[in-house]
Amino acid sequence: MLKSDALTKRFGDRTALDGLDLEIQAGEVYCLLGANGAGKSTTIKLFLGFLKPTSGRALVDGIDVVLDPLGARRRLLYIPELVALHDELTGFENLRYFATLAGIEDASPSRLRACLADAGLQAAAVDRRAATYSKGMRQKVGVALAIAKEARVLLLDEPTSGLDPQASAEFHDLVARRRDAGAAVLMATHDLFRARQVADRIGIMRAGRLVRSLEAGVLSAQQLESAYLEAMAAETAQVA
Ligand SMILES: Nc1ncnc2c1ncn2[C@@H]1O[C@H](COP(=O)(O)OP(=O)(O)OP(=O)(O)O)[C@@H](O)[C@H]1O
Repeated sequence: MLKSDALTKRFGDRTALDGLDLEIQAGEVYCLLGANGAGKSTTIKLFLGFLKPTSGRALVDGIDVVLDPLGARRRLLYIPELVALHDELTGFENLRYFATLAGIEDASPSRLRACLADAGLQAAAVDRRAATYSKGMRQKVGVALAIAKEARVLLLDEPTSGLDPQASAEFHDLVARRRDAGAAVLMATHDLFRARQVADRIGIMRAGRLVRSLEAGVLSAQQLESAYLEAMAAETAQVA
């Protein structure tokens, strides 16, 4: 569902992403871990078509993002660190607005309200202005859009940073439900604990390269932390 072939991005003489080969199937969650500047957001922006690769290809459901950006984007839903809502609109009005922009066919009020409920937004909040929303509530509107769009691919860039543990757990449950509904999910995160819980596979990036790819199911929390720290220590050794 998501595939990259030798995907590379340079900014001047800085290589942000170096020859990434990645494949994520429908019904799979892949978490990308790595220090600040490792290339996680660059990877996501290349799949979104926000950046153009220097070389290599990013494919969404077999569609080359550079050749058919709109076709690729129709299948995607992107949730950034903070979902940007129009503060003067309610949660429902925001969802209706974004659903219209996304060209969603069935954007009837009853369906959109059902999507907000599925995403766990409290009924009392649905018709309240987004200015009053917590970060967790904003992220739920993003998930509601994914549900309404029946997005086959979710690209999540640190979607739970700054969320309290309960809101983070709720968000990861929603991600798991999208996965169980058949979505392919690529999530950049710094949260090793949640990554291990929600991911099927975990990739560790360092300086633009995918240096480890691990099956999450067979790893203890301690093994994942050790693998991560080893990857980071190798970087420190290289730099020193
Ligand atoms: N638009 C840009 N122009 C120049 N350099 C950039 C640009 N975007 C990213 N970079 C560089 O590319 C590298 C990878 O950045 P990226 O944002 O992908 O890292 P990241 O793993 O997402 O980090 P973080 O955890 O801080 O979000 C960094 O060295 C960064 O400075």
